[in-house]
Amino acid sequence: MEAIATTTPLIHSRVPLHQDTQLWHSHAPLALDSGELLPEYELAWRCWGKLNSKRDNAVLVVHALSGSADLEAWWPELLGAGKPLDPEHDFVICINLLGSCYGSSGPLTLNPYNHRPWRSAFPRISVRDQVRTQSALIEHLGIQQLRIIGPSLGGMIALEWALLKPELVHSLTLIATTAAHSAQAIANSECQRAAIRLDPSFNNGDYPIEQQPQHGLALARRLAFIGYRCSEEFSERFGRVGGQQQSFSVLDYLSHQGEKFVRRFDANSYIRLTECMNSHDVGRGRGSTEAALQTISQPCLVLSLDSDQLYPPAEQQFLAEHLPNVQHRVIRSRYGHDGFLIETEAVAAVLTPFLRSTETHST
Ligand SMILES: CC(=O)SCCNC(=O)CCNC(=O)[C@H](O)C(C)(C)COP(=O)(O)OP(=O)(O)OC[C@H]1O[C@@H](n2cnc3c(N)ncnc32)[C@H](O)[C@@H]1OP(=O)(O)O
Ligand SMILES: N[C@@H](CCO)C(=O)O
Repeated sequence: MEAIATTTPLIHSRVPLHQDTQLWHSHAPLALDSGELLPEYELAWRCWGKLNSKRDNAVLVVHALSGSADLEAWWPELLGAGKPLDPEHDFVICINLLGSCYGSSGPLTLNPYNHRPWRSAFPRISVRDQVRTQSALIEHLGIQQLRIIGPSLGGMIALEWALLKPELVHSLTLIATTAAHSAQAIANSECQRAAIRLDPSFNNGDYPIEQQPQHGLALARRLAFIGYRCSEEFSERFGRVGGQQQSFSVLDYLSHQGEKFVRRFDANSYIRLTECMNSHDVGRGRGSTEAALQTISQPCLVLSLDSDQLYPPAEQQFLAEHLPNVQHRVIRSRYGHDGFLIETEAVAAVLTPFLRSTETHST
């Protein structure tokens, strides 16, 4: 094996990171579920509030597919004084996922073996690998107890936290998520990755950083967006009305979402993180999905959006049937899966009492 450089990677993000973003560098190699070894890695993270002397007032929010550590940008209604995540009370932390493109190690950062961006050579990562990296940072910070909140992919990672590091997990809030990535979700995400691969600019993932396969990535986002929202909303909002650019207004809307996404996300990261979701099955190597869930004794709040087509309420009902210590709430929403980002008042109404009831600290 060649000597490994320990310089800070030069390329972190397609958009500027918030000035308060911190970078933590692990020099310990990470053995990945794929069998590959990540020689070292960095995690970008942000925090709000103060860790108390017992180090037990931490709340970890794990973001979804295209999120970042900048929780105040993507869930502003939930974070702040008097809100469910209250920095005057809690130490709130959010970590950019490994393989993403908002500061943590991923396809845009430098491969320490050759000092060039990893691009397609960045290894495949599993949901369990995400927990291994996050828990290394949490242990580095000396945190003793965590209440974990995860929407979507974040909820998958939260579940694995409880299975891999139960001693650190005090409670879980699992939003619009699932115990195992379904056949339908796997099929949908493969079509999205195929859209990227079919773009001639993709070049097997080794495109110049400034010339990513924008048509393929935009199409992947358009395909994904159909599953993030729902039929009722699309009918009410767009109906069959003609668009300004295309024959139907709904098509203009999807194109707009695709074009916006290309400006902020990276195609190789998209591939690695959607593959990461495919790895998710809490039952893998543990007898069965049901058996794994039954070992999670911490208090769990499971939240569903009734119009979620991606992780339909039946999948959270399954969680509720097999988690031993659980409350299950269903939020009525016309916004589908993305309702977790939009129905913030309804999320807050359920989240606040649950978080307060599972506090371990006195101040
Ligand atoms: C949770 C995590 O971990 S992080 C990742 C979360 N963030 C994202 O997913 C970012 C992508 N954004 C979104 O998905 C959405 O904006 C949400 C979910 C955050 C909010 O949803 P909504 O408030 O319903 O926004 P909506 O879906 O209507 O999108 C509005 C955009 O569509 C555009 N739009 C609306 N109708 C049309 C139309 N007919 N034609 C073209 N564009 C249209 C608007 O102009 C607006 O554009 P802008 O965002 O550039 O200002
Ligand atoms: N809009 C969300 C949906 C995935 O859960 C995202 O882009 O991360």
